[in-house]
This record gives sequence, C-alpha cells and structure tokens, in this order.
Amino acid sequence: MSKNIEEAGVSESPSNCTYCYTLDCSLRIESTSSSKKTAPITAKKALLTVGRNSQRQILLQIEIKTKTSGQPAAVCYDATDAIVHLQNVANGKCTVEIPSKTIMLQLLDCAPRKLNVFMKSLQAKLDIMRMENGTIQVVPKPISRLPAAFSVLSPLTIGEMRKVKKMREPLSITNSNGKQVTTPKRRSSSTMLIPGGLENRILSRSIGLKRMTSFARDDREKTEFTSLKPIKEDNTTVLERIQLTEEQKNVVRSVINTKKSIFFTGSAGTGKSVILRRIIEMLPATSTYVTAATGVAASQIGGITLHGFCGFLPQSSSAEQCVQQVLNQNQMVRQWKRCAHLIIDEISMVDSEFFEKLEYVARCVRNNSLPFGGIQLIITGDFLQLPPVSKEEPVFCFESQAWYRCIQKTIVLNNVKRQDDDVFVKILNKVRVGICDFKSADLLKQSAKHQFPPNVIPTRLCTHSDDAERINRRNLLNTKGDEKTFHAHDDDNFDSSFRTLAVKKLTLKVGSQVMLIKNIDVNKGLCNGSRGYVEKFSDNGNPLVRFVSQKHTSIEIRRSKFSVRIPGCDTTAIRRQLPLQLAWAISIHKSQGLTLDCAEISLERVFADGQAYVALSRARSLSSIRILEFDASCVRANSKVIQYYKSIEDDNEEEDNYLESDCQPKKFKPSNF
Ligand SMILES: Nc1ncnc2c1ncn2[C@@H]1O[C@H](COP(=O)(O)OP(=O)(O)OP(=O)(O)O)[C@@H](O)[C@H]1O
Ligand SMILES: [Mg+2]
Repeated sequence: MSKNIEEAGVSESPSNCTYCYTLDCSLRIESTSSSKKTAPITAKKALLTVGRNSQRQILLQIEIKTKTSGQPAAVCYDATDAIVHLQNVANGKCTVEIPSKTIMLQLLDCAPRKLNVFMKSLQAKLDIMRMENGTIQVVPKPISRLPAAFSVLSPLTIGEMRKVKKMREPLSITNSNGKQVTTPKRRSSSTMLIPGGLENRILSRSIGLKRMTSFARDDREKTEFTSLKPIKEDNTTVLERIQLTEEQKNVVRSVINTKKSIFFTGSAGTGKSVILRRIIEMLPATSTYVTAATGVAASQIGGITLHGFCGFLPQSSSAEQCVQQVLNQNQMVRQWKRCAHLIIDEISMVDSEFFEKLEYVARCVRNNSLPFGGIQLIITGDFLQLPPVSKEEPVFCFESQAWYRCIQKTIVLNNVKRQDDDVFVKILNKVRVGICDFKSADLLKQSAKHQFPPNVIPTRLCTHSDDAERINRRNLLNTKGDEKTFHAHDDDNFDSSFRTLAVKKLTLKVGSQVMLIKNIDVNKGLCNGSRGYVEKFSDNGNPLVRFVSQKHTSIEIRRSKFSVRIPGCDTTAIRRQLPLQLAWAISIHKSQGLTLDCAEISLERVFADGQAYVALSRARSLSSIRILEFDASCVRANSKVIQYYKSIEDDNEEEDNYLESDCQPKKFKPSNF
C-alpha cells in the first residue's frame, strides 16, 4: 500500500485513505444557474469526504458545523460530472463545479499539499470511472439527503495509477487536413476523457476559454481541443518532488498529527528547511505564519523575518512596551489572534530576550495564558551554526524560560543530505562541535590547490559583509562585457518591506559571476546555489549562463516567480525577476541556509562561534571548495550549545526506554529556572 501512496505523492500520509479522501477547509457553495439565483452558503469549517454509494457512483459529502446547534449538518452530491479547477492549489484554494447540480464549491484556507493530493486522488478516481463507463451521466440523480450506503473510497492502487497515466498520455488524432495532431502529453488536471462534444464543453468551461458554439463531434473541434494548454501550477511549492527520508517524514508527522510545539534540529544539510517547506504545504494558509531569523533564510522558505512578523521593536522596548506597540496596530492584533502555527527557521540567530518577549506578547495579545498563547511553534535551526548577533556573549533561546515552557518535543536529525562524501561529512561533524584534528586540518589545507572550470571564479565567502559587497562592486566595474539591468516586476500585493533573494534591480555584464537563487531544473543540477558566468545575452535580452554543472551548453535564464506569503492572508505577493545574484562574493552570515557548488573561503577573520562551520558546510563536497590559509584555531563552537545538545541526546536515550514515545523530554533547564 505504501508504494501506491508514494506514487500518488502523499508519502508522508499518516493514514493513507483518510488523507486522500477527507479535507478540512472553509467552503462557499454558489449556484451557477442563470435562471434560479440563490444566495451562496458559506462555512468557515467544513469537512469534505469522497466516497461511493451502493451503485458505485462517486459522491462528495460535505459536513458543516452549524452555528445554532453546533451539530454538523451534512449534504451529499453526486460528483459524477464534477470539474476540478486546480489553478490556485498552491495558495490553498480550489474550485469544484458540478454542472448537473448547477453549483460551484469554492474551497478556501486548505493546507496546499493536502488539497493537491485530495483533488488529484478525486480526479484520478473520476477519470477511471468515466473511462470504465464509457460515458458520463449528463443528469445524474441528485441526492438531497445522505445516502444509506456511503463508504470512503479505497486508496488508489498501482493498477489504477497506471490506468490514469495511460489515459493521460498523448492522443494522436487526425484533423480536417488529414494531418496527425498530438494532444498535449500532460493534460490539465481539470480535463476529462469523455467521448464526443461533451468533452469539449467541459474543457472550455473548466479552463475558462471561449465557449464553443457547437458541440457536434467534428475534426475542427478536435484540433481546437489539442491546442489547449495545461493549467500551470506554482511548481516551487506544491509540486516540489523531494522524497523525504524516514526521519524527515517523522518530523512532518509529529507536527501535523500531535499539534505539539516542536523544535527539530540537526547538522547543516540534514534537510531542515526542506522539511519546513513540506510542513508549510500541509498547514492551513491563513493561520500559518512562516518566518525566519534572517531575510535570506526567510526567502528560502517563502516567509518573512521574525522581526517583520512580531509588530514591535524588541531591542529598545520592555516586554510591556512591546505589547502596547502591538495593541496600537489593529492589523498586528488581528495577525497575532489569527496565528495558530508559527514557523521559525534559523532559530540559532534569535536571542533569548527576543524569544521571551515574543512569548509574552503572544499570551497578552491573544488573552490566552497557555505557553505562547496557545500557538503551535514549529521551530528549526542548528545552534552550532551562527549565534545571535550581539556585542556581548550571546544568550540563546534555549536558555530562556519561555523556551523551556513552550517546546514540548525536540527531534534531532542525523542524516546529512547536502553532502554524500563520507570523509567530508565526518570532518564537518567534528568542526561543528569545535574539533579540528591534525588529519582534518591537513585535508582542509590541501583544498587550497583545488582547481575549478575555467571562467568560473568560485564564490568568495567573507567573514564580513562589507568585504563581500566591495568585491562584487569592484568585479562588476572591472568586467568589460556588455551590460544589462533587469528591474523586478512586482505585483500590487508586493510591499517594499518584503524580502526575497531576488533584488529589485539586477545589473549584469557578459562575464559576470552569478549564482542561481532558485531551483530551475534539479535533474540537470541547476538548483539554488549553482554557480556559473554570463556568457552573452540572448536575442530577447535574457542572460545565457554557462553553469559549472553544464560544461557544454549555456542556459537561457528567464524571469521566475518569487512568492512571499502575505501575513494573515491566503494570498501571496509576487515578484518576477531573474533567479540570479552576483556571486563573486557573499558574507558567511548571508550564506547560512544556502547550498553552494563552488566556493573559496578565507577564515582568517572569523569572529563568531560556528562561523567556520557554516562556511565549510555550504559546499556539497570537499572538492568544490578552496580554503585559503586555513588555521585550525578558527574552528570554534559555543560550550553552552555543546552542553545543550548533550542534554537533548541524554533525554532521547532515556526516552527510548519508555513505552510512550511522546513523553516530554526533560530538556536543558535554564540556569535561572
Ligand atoms: N530527502 C532529501 N532527498 C534529496 N535531497 C535532499 C533531501 N533533504 C534535503 N535534501 C537536499 O539537501 C540540501 C540541504 O537541505 P536543507 O537546506 O533543507 O538543509 P538544512 O538542514 O536546512 O541546512 P542548513 O542547516 O544549512 O540550513 C538541499 O540541497 C536539499 O535539496
Ligand atoms: Mg536550512
């Protein structure tokens, strides 16, 4: 069974069948009848279940909690002719049209991934049913009350998946000129295989194209049908196809199933941010707030900075003043009240005082005495990477009483996915805890001789950001090639305070060293952090980039979509810009969270614990870095953090002896507790 589900893309499903065929959402039911107009029905909380009746028709059951009785009211629709519109799935929205019942269901505020799986499973079952029936019932019998027999659909089997795949393969048909025409390989998910003109009618409606005048079955219609384009979805969110490992899935399950406040940690490259992206897709969009300690880290997960989220100025204000600052802004009060899940990446850079203030503000503004005002915290990061920026000895979040009160479960990830070179991983694991033995130091020193492909100058990782900016400015100025400036296209929702890795104005020259800031084709090795140089500009003005991973061809880079989820709404702000940044140099602080495939590191002026570890662990392999004048003394780890991690390990070992796996670990007790 698990194989079927993995193929269906729901590998993290806790309960396969329920996961595919039930969905929590907000709902609006509208009439599509032009003659009989009725007021739409809206429900903040509804549960949709797909099932069958005794005649094996596919039914859509809707349960709504009514305000008056508090009891769920249920209604069931025959979904035989349902049309699914998937354009907005990435934002947790979707529309289902049932023409025979002249209604339209608008599903809102869904967890995007769950919605995607639910709709695709429904679509696959409908496609199979229609193919097997050969035709659809144009006017299925309406079912006004719940059917006597209603059973949740069985999960998709491998056989069914194959049938659907085959059905969606290109069709070869002959048009009126006698030419063979092939339909698009991947049909949009809202298209259906229904014989005759009905298919055209449904297609034209479902994709919102011009209505066809005649539904007669003739070749001209078939040709028009072939020209339809598949619906585009935001590939970066819903359709990211990284197969999570067992330990990664375990984190997702803990967050989704237990609803506990969870801190998951692990060394650099264990997939913490990948897991976060999956979790974000599985939580309802309007009550989930995605944040990170820094702008760069936030942009990696489509979120905002924690400072941007909180609505107060933590440095200069007391806890009471912070509460007051929030209360003075209605928008911020609404946001704090609406928040049910708060995601924080790169927690190591958030200091204890800020975390205490956040927790206090949450309780006061929400008027809820539970830890963090009852918000589920989903926190990740590695405290052995960069600490909070501070002139004095940093005080970490885990040292605060708030942390001790709020975090109910701590999970440690052990499998590094960024590097697959065992020797390098072992060196990194030692460097992480501040150890650099003679053998490791020797291997790191030898890397100074590494050579890279001609024309690709490795990214210089600088300890200080001024150095990085200076290097990029100087190199761009000294580059002699043609120059072009690309201005970002921002939509109306985009606010200047939003952070994305894509800059507002990007100036490139032929010969510029660049780095991808987004995955564009993972199979070809063109992913976030891939390095290359601008070879020339194409006829339509886009840069042609020769990447390290693509020795023989250059790739035309076009504008990509960078989305920022607007706090408190289920909409996103969109910036369209080239997914590139200048890459002669970046600061180590800005590189935290990134994966680089070609870097030169100078660690002479290291000033923070974990800084050397962050720099070294950005690389995919030892052969892809060049370390200049390496001295083992730059390898530093904070002793408080080492002690904290030791305490987590001890707790986990003890926990293994318990039968109940979710018992609360004792955790690191803050000294002043
Ligand atoms: N299950 C997986 N399968 C394949 N690749 C993976 C998997 N998990 C993570 N990766 C890859 O490993 C790299 C590191 O992942 P990610 O950035 O999520 O790690 P991280 O733990 O957040 O690291 P850091 O602590 O540096 O922020 C990325 O290139 C990511 O695509
Ligand atoms: Mg990360």
